[in-house]
Amino acid sequence: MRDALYIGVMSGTSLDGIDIALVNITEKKISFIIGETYPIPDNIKSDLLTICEKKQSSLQKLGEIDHQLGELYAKTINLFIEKNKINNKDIIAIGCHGQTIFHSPTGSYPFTMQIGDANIIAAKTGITTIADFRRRDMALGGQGAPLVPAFHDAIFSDPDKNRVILNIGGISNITVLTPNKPIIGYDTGPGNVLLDSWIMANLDKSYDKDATWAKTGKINQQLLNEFLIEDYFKQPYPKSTGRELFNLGWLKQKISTFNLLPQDIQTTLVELTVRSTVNELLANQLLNPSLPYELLICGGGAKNPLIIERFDKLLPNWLVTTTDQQGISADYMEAIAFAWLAYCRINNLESNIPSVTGANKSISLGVIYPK
Ligand SMILES: Nc1ncnc2c1ncn2[C@@H]1O[C@H](COP(=O)(O)OP(=O)(O)OP(=O)(O)O)[C@@H](O)[C@H]1O
Ligand SMILES: CC(=O)N[C@H]1[C@@H]2OC[C@@H](O2)[C@@H](O)[C@@H]1O[C@H](C)C(=O)O
Repeated sequence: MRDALYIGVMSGTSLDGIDIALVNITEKKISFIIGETYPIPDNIKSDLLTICEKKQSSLQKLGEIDHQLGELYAKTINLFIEKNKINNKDIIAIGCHGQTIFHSPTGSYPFTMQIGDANIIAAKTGITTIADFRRRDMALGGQGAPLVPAFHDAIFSDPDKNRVILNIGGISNITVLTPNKPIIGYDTGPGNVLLDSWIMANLDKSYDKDATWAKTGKINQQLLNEFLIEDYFKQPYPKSTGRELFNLGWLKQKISTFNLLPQDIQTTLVELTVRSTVNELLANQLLNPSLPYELLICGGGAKNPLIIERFDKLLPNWLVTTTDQQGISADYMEAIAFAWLAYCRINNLESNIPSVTGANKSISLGVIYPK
């Protein structure tokens, strides 16, 4: 069968880099070929952080950063193509998520904003680009997120297992695949975003590599309870969230009445990431108790040994593992998923799941920007 090559590009809520994946996708098979991560220059990262967390920007600045990011995506894709000796004529399409700067799925006028002008990407790479994946789902009454559960279903569903795929990025989201039941998927709450913000505020490091700092602290149960009373955790799905809610301001307000060592707060934040998901899994009514339970973890959090250790401990009846063990890269899962979403759009295949996002019908997500 002929190769059908797609490129997926993801830069997520952590702002830790731009993930690019080359994927061969046919009706029968999805084969990940190669993935690379490229840095986001400090000036762009700090502008994005200000916009994402403080929600402040002039219209001029916003227009300019949309353009700057479009250029940055195009430049990194061209670098990726050159480095890996790919002929851009062999790529059918690029699926680029863009950078979420505001996600507000509830209220009278729900909206979600991903920037990084895809016109520029198509023009500068010479490759048809698909972007703006979330807004049509939202126009149909959906959350516009998470979108990756459809891809998880395409590759991980198993007639003999309860399988939950957990992506621990800046925000965590789960996909619950139970044989003969509707697919469920939603954001469970913070993944790494609070861990990254807290270590940055205290030790000026962008993240706690291998949980070295968190391992020196202790879980504080009262603080954990205080975290867990947040309304978001009680809301029923469909639901999605972001830095709009879970940010350093939220954390500072929660810890304001506590007098704890900073490392104890870091350890308690790890526990929040784990417990907020474990609570959902243990309460899930759709899981079939007569089938084995598997938790497949991906995203940057899959590399955090303390997170994995705590899931193992709190879910004794589950097989806890990473998606790498099941043959799909934990690092490039989302980039691969956006390559697949581009494939779906080019072939006009439905790619949202109404039981996940709450949209009133299935459609093919994304807008095509021709080369
Ligand atoms: N070795 C490690 N030890 C601990 N944490 C790690 C390690 N490697 C990565 N991480 C965490 O993973 C984060 C990046 O995760 P990822 O790339 O999945 O995020 P993202 O794509 O921005 O997220 P999202 O899914 O929210 O869009 C880093 O910011 C860091 O907190
Ligand atoms: C609005 C937005 O960008 N949401 C992201 C974010 O990062 C993780 C989680 O929150 C998920 O809802 C989503 O990303 C993945 C790619 C998704 O749509 O499945």
